Amino acid sequence: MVHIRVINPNTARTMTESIGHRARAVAEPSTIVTAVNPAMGPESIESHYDEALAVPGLLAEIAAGEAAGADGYVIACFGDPGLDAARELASGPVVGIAEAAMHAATLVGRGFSVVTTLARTTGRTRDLAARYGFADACRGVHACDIPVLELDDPSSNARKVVADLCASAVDRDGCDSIVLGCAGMASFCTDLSRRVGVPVIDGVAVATKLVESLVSLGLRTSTRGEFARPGPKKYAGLLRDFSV
Ligand SMILES: NC(=O)NC1=NC(=O)NC1=O
Repeated sequence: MVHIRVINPNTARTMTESIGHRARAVAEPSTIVTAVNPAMGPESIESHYDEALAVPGLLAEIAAGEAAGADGYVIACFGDPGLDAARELASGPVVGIAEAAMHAATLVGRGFSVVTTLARTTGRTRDLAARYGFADACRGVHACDIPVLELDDPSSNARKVVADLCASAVDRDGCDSIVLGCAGMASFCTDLSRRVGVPVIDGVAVATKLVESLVSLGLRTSTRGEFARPGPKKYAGLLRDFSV
């Protein structure tokens, strides 16, 4: 039996529940999915500042997962915040939803485009595509300019706005697939795939299945080199409890 801890790094409980629902929908019946979010940090992650302030809470959830015996982790935010630091704490695999979605996109087509939330996050998306080796495969990054916490607000008309943006991205970029650039769009995926006519990829689902597969293959984070556990050290002030 595989136990996956799916971490929403922001503190919006409603998003955590939606993310958990999406992960359970694709996981094997025998897999235990625990969806959590930190008690501290930003209510949504839409800037570098938000992302930086989300990492301590994320790492606290990784530490809690280690204590609870989690076999692997999903970081369910499209900026993949704290991914490398999380890998230093986790014994099992840690997969970010951007990393997972981009890899999946390159397995079903040559080029993909990303449809994300605020325009100010598009640079981070391009940085991640480059980091993961997909600078050429990423044909475009388009922002719907709907704030993360308004995606599930019917008055934002987010589903139609995102669907129209996906369709125009296919036309303009000539991409073979679309990657959804926010965990808050996960519930849109199935409907969008039907409407847009190309694979629409949600990183929550892909990351969940990737972690499940890695664990079932007995693959854990390598602790020999870069992702070895951090050495003993004092952390002052608000972070005093983060000594490992
Ligand atoms: N591009 C994004 O806005 N990503 C996200 N912000 C969040 O709070 N969760 C996400 O997935």
